[in-house]
Amino acid sequence: MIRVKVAVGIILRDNSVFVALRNSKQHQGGLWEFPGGKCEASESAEVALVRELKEECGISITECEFFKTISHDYGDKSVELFFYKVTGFDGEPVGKEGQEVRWVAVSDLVSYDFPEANKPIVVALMAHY
Ligand SMILES: Nc1nc2c([nH]c(=O)n2[C@@H]2O[C@H](COP(=O)(O)OP(=O)(O)OP(=O)(O)O)[C@@H](O)[C@H]2O)c(=O)[nH]1
Ligand SMILES: [Mg+2]
Repeated sequence: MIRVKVAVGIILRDNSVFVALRNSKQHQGGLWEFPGGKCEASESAEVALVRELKEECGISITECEFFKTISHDYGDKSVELFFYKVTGFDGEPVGKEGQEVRWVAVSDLVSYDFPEANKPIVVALMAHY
């Protein structure tokens, strides 16, 4: 099965994180996500992260830190997700592609439905905030 490499940004400010609702037509649609997307051929995860957050949220990253890698097989698709904590950025994040977005207190993340691969990330974040 093909495995896609994905760069994902956990955009943090104070004790809140910026989340977006995946369109119903997308893979894992109707679930909340941390913004990000597929790395292009021979593109590093960090370069893809900067590009995707600009495209999807309109921000320019000024400070980020690698957090965790998660590999997950959804059955129809296998993903390798590179999660980064984004702690500095220029601009105010919005849903540039029309997606519903929200700042959510990290302690409230448990109330949001994320794709299966994100579950260990949500648990790890909640343990630290
Ligand atoms: N962006 C993002 N993708 C995630 C997360 N968790 C997770 O399993 N994924 C999976 O990662 C894969 C790629 O993400 P994506 O659909 O955002 O890719 P993209 O922005 O390049 O989208 P496109 O295909 O519309 O161009 C999808 O299969 C998606 O289900 C997450 O928190 N954020
Ligand atoms: Mg995306």
